[in-house]
Amino acid sequence: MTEIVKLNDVTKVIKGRKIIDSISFEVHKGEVFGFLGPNGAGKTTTIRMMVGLIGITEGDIEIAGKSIKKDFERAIRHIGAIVENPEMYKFLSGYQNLIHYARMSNVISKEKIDEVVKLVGLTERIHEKVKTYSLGMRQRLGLAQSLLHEPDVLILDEPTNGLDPAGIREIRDHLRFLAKENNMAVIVSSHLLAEMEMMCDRIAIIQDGKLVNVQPVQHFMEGSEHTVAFEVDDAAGAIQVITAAHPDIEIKQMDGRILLTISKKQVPGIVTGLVNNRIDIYSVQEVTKTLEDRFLEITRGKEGHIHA
Ligand SMILES: Nc1ncnc2c1ncn2[C@@H]1O[C@H](COP(=O)(O)OP(=O)(O)OP(=O)(O)O)[C@@H](O)[C@H]1O
Repeated sequence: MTEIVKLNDVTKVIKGRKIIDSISFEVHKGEVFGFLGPNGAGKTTTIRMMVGLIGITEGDIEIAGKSIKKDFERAIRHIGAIVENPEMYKFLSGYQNLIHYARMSNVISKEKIDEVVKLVGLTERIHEKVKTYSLGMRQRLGLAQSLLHEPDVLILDEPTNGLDPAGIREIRDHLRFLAKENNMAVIVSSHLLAEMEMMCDRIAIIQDGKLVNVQPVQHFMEGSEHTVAFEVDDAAGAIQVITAAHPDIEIKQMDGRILLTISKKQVPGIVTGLVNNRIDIYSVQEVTKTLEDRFLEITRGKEGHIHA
C-alpha cells in the first residue's frame, strides 16, 4: 500500500499548553482511516494542522512526500478537505455553487463538475437551490466541492455530525467508494465508535492529545478478551469447578448465567471440566463486545503501547 500521509512526532502547543503530544502515524492510499477520540481529545487540532489551517509547533506532516511546513503549496495540492462547515450560497443551486468555486481555480472543467456531482449522487437535484437540500445533501455537495481538484487525500472532520441514519449511511458509502474505487486516502474524525467500525479500515485512537493506538478495525475486536456466558443446571457447582481449575479467571453471574472473561482457546477446557464434573451445560454463548467496550478498555490503559 502506498503511504500518502505521514505524521512525524507532531506536537502542538497553544498558549503554553501541549494540545497534541508527539503524534506519529501513516495513512495509505485506498484506505479509510478513522481518527477516534472523545470530545477535546485533539482530533480537530490535528486535522487543522494537516490541512495547514494552523501551524505545527514541533515535528512535521508530509503529504505525498512533501512537507506541510517547508513545501506547503505542493503538499496541500494533494488534499481535499471539509473541516469547518462548508460555506454554501443557499439561494444558489448546488451546481451554481460548484461553478462559483471552480472559477476560483481555472483548471476545473464543466466535465469535472459533472463527474463529481455524479460521484456523490447529486445529479438529479444539482440544479435546485441549496436551501432545499437536506443536511446530508449539503454534506455531499461539500464533498463534491472538495473533490473538484482531484485530491489524493480527503480529510473530513466529523463528516456524519448531525446527519440522520440514512444520511450517515449515504456518506459512509460514498467515502468507502472513493477510497476503494478512486484509490484515495480518506481520513475521517469522529467520536462515534459504531460509525467508525462500519466506515474505516484502520482506526487511530487519540486521548488527551496522545496517540493511544493505531490498528485495523478487526484487530480491535480480535485483540479483546471475550466474555463467554455459560448456562448450566448448577451455577454454584460450576463456579467451584472453574475456580479450582483456573483460579485467575474473572467470573460474574448475571440472569442465572455465569459470565467468564476468557480467550476462545480456553472454552473447550472449561466445557470438558464441567462435563467431567457432571454439570449439565444448556448453552455456551459469546457475549458480543462492541467497539465501544474495546475503546474503553484501551483508553483506560489496559494497553499503553502503540501499534503503528
Ligand atoms: N485555539 C485554542 N486555544 C486554546 N485551546 C484550544 C484551542 N484549540 C483547541 N484547544 C483545546 O485543545 C483541546 C483539543 O481540542 P480539539 O478541538 O482538537 O478536540 P477534538 O478532539 O476535536 O474534540 P471535539 O470533538 O470536541 O472538537 C481541547 O481541550 C481544546 O479546548
